[in-house]
Amino acid sequence: MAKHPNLYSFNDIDSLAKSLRKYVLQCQSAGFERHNAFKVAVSGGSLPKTLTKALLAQDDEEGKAEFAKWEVFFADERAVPLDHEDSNYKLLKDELLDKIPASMGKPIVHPIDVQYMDDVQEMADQYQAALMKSFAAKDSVKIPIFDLLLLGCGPDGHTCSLFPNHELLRESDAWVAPIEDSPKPPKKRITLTLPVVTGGIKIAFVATGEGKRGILSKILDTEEGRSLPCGLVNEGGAEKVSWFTDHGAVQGVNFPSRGSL
Ligand SMILES: O=C1O[C@H](COP(=O)(O)O)[C@@H](O)[C@H](O)[C@H]1O
Repeated sequence: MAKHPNLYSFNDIDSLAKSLRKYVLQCQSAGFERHNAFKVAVSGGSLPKTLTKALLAQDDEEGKAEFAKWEVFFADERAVPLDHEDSNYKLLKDELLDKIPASMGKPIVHPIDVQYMDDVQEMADQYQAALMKSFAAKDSVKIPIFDLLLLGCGPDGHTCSLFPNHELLRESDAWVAPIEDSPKPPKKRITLTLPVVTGGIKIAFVATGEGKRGILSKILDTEEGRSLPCGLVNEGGAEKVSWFTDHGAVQGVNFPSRGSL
């Protein structure tokens, strides 16, 4: 029987955040068992705000985020200074990292090396080298296997900085690739490639609001949507993929959804 992604849909962001918290903490426990660390890749866009709601909520029976054992990489990053309004690092820092109370520990965070701003190929290579170091990759290790990738879904079906019909979707060697013609500004970025994304132990999309409505039904219900970047992640990741959505985003979607984990 074919294995499919899981679609969860909630009344509002608060209930979504509660479930996302439970899910991330389960992934964290699995990561701790696997290598006594939690290696996670995080996107920019609307995700960090919801993630903060999920992770900085009061402790409950699910436990809490143990940030001191987290290693955070960026699923994609824009080639801008780290304090630039377009920086995914700045977004995560402002929304989450700076708000983590000292009692919860501080994660190791891997921003891009901004000295390579004018050479995004070199920036991507350096980021890949950082991944290699962290994942202690030997020659025989084909890809870094993240415990969890937390992804967004753009209104055109893009995820990370993998855009519809772009040649980067066919990249099969590099773990991190540069893009110099991003259809969404800024043009210059780096991104994890599809094999790294689909190779993760768990992959979660967070997509909320009416702005995502049309694209979700395209991705989840149509043949055409399967070739969009998010559709390709669904196909490659199958049952490892979970979509956390609200009712606004999935209205009109036929793909079967569940209301809890
Ligand atoms: O450009 C980007 O967009 C996507 C989607 O953003 P959203 O605001 O529609 O959630 C994001 O996941 C990615 O990290 C970012 O660089």
